[in-house]
Amino acid sequence: MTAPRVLVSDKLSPTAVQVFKDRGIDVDYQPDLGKDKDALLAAIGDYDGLAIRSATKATEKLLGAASRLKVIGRAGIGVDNVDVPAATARGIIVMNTPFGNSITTAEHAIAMMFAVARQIPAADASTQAGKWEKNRFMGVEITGKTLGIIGCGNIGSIVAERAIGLRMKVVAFDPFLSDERAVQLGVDKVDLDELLRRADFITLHTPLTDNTRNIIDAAAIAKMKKGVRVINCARGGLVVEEDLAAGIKDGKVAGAGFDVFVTEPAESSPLFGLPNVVCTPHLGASTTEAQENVAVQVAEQMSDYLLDGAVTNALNMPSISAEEAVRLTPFVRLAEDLGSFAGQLTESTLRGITIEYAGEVAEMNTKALTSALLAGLLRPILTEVNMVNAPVVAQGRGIAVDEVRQSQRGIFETYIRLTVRTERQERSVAGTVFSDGKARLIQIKGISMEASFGPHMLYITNRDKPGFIGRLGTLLGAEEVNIATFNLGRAAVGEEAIALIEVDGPIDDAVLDKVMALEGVVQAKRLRF
Ligand SMILES: NC(=O)c1ccc[n+]([C@@H]2O[C@H](COP(=O)([O-])OP(=O)(O)OC[C@H]3O[C@@H](n4cnc5c(N)ncnc54)[C@H](O)[C@@H]3O)[C@@H](O)[C@H]2O)c1
Ligand SMILES: O=C(O)CC[C@@H](O)C(=O)O
Repeated sequence: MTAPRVLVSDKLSPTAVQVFKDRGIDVDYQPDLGKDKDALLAAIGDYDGLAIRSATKATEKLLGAASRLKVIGRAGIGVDNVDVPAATARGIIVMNTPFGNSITTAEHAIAMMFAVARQIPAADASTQAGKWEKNRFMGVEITGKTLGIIGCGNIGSIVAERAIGLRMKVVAFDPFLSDERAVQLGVDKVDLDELLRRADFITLHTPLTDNTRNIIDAAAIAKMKKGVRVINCARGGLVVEEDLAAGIKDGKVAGAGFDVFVTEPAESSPLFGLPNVVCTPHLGASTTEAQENVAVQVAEQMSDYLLDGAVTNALNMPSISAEEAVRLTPFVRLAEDLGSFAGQLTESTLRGITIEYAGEVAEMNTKALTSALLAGLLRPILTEVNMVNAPVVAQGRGIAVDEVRQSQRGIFETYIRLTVRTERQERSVAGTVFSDGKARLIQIKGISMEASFGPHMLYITNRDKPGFIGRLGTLLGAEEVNIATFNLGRAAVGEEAIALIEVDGPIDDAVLDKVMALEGVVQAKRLRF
């Protein structure tokens, strides 16, 4: 067998290249190729593996030319530079290294906090310019101050531990932080408004999702303490840069430390040039140690896959043997969609879930199905959770997972039912795979219906009253929202009813607000599959 060929097209630690060589992989280290789109496009067809950081853009066009590519390995967390659906469509596994740079990034956030508290960069520039402006640079102590952490996952938790070591009080807002984990970390679990009200320093550590985009905007800033300092070492887009700049100009916000920007590379930003704003060019993960960790890890994972078929930290693939794949694949898709359905509707801390496998599906590889379901459930709230790490992530967050297998009951020969228990409620959703191989939802909260999963959906619960469907249809029509399918179900006459509507494009905030305002609507939510 000829050795698999791997191209390293970004700057990666030399140890990674050595790992590939030691494992018998034919490795080609071209650290600048990722920046030269045309040369990369011309070369990519010769490789089985592509190891990257963030400079290489694995676009649909590039993947289209990658005729023998089997795996892309991202030395780091974010895969914003990889078109994962396009890779999935071509059967290319995309792997990342979710933990290798967490400590380093947490340390950067802490460094930013100190830099902003004591205005170190400006004081440095002034001193080296020969000025001796002792009175200009009055700082604040961080001891005894309150740090508000938005997003208390891998990195946020490390920041919390470090901040507590620095004698700060820590309050955290994270819908997926369990009470037990909060106690273990020694943080006070609060809602966002309380965090904004109490914090002297605020640091963000969430992924960029529909729920976190612009989480710090003018309205959030208005709720903060005067003199607050804001740190973002997570993702550009979590903070509305214009609104924060306005807060700094009007004296409400005393400083900001930013490593990430809405547009990167950031050649300009409303924050640039403002007093006590400290910026770095996405350096969060840039330490020798972190780069060594992620590079070695990605080289080992890619070698394992190319040589032995073992899958670790894949974003788009459960660990399934080749023989099982044909029968299992439609049920993997169903499990992931059911999980995603529940995850997108979950707004409070998840306590536990029960998955019932009934009929034929109970005889399949339910481990892979449960992993797929958990990945779907957690993906709307966590960074880059995948089918391989989802069970570990769920366990780490204290989410109890019960599996029940049973012989077929009811009218469907086989089905999966997911019941999710949160702090506030219990919700169930069930689905099956029809003989056409396509997944269908068959029950939501005990209410029967039959609906496919579509890319853009609207989920509405309402009180069952005459005229509601007409008003909803008229509203969507007037807003030029084209309905593809319209599915209805209700518990009993006059009780709770559910509408699940597939539409032809994204639904914007204004339309959603109008749906919410319709008489009888209890909940309206956009869903993506
Ligand atoms: N600056 C850098 O170089 C750098 C390096 C590594 C990671 N990152 C970024 O840091 C961020 C955190 O990474 P991580 O590894 O800790 O991820 P993680 O998945 O371990 O943690 C993210 C946390 O955010 C929480 N969360 C999700 N939605 C939320 C919401 N609406 N409100 C509050 N909390 C919410 C989740 O429950 C989770 O605990 C990511 O955006 C990642 O891309 C940046
Ligand atoms: O490789 C980098 O420098 C980016 C690191 C970080 O944003 C990540 O997502 O891991």
